Amino acid sequence: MRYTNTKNFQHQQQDKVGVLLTNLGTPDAPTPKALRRYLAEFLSDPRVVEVPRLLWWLILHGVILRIRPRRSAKAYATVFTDQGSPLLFHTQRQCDAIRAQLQTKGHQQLEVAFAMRYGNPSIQSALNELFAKGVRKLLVLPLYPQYSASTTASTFDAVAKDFMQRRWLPDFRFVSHYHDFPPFIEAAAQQIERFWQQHGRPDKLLFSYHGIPKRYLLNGDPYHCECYKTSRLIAERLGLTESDYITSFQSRFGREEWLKPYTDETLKSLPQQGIKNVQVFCPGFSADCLETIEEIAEENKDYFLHAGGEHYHYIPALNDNPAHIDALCQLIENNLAHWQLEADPERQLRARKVGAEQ
Ligand SMILES: C=CC1=C(C)c2cc3[nH]c(cc4nc(cc5[nH]c(cc1n2)c(C)c5CCC(=O)O)C(CCC(=O)O)=C4C)c(C)c3C=C
Ligand SMILES: [Fe+2]
Ligand SMILES: [Fe+2]
Repeated sequence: MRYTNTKNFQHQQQDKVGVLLTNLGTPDAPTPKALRRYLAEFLSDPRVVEVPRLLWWLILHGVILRIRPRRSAKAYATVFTDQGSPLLFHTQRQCDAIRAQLQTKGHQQLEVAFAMRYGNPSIQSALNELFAKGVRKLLVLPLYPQYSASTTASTFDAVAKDFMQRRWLPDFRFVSHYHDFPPFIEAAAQQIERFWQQHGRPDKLLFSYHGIPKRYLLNGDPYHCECYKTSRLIAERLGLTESDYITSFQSRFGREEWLKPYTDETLKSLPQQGIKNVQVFCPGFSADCLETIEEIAEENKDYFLHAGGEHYHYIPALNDNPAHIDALCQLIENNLAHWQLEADPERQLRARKVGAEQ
């Protein structure tokens, strides 16, 4: 059959509103086998690696997937806990906290779920569940504050691919970024201030973002600009001057030039300039993961200390801390706008009554 049919249609059934939170995804286990499966899916995405397909297929299957799974598995083994992958359990907690807060705010009819762009739980499986519960209006919120084609647009592609196979499509909204959303900036600033209360202020605050190839920026990807704006807004909120902070880019992959300055090179060069006390915050990662725990809190700490640095601290990601959950709930409510009223008959009645009284 060409299209997936919707089996639960009933007349007069109330449309439900669904919110799907997504993040990048993570291997099922820190083993070469699981890494091979995960990296094959991730790195086959043309949004992630923009290289002619045939050439890339040969490099990916001939070289990368023979070497990288073993190396990456070792790195993942250092961050997996008995609760599994940090990215997965933080996203699960964010989802639970957002659902609880939205219910407390009276959005009883709302269904909230999460999915991963690569690996599990897949976007398709989460959409199956939401539609089976009667969701007919869908908001997708990728947990990437800054837009990039390699992450945000790739998530859109995965949702669109799923929709192409369905008979009955929902009303649909998609949050493409929230890099300058005031409650998000406030949550980041509060996280940093809380850290300062315990550890004091550094000589330099480094905002480190995941990199992308410079070519993507030159071809029009707004990611670089959005990262700089997030840094500036957090810095302004904290009352910092331009010399108090730096924006840099981490996690290079492959040989071509990526966005600069590179985080590792920046950290290696700071002690020579007399900057011996740094703190690093990663405003592009809504949850701690391999890239923040292993790469920033561990690997880059070693670079800085070996280059003569004295104090290095990683400020944890926003994860499920209350100000972050508040910010995401506000973002969701703004984007649901009148949908929620329509979906909840009691709220709709109350709203009409208030309207009539005015
Ligand atoms: C190959 C190119 C890559 C691009 C472009 C890229 C962009 C990008 N990625 C994130 C967020 C995350 N990436 C993570 C891991 C990761 N990223 C790449 C490659 C690219 N990312 C690889 C190969 C890996 C896997 C780890 C490894 O083998 O080194 C993660 C962590 C996931 C986890 O399980 O913990 C995140 C998060 C962003 C935001 C981004 C562009 C803006
Ligand atoms: Fe990445
Ligand atoms: Fe990395």
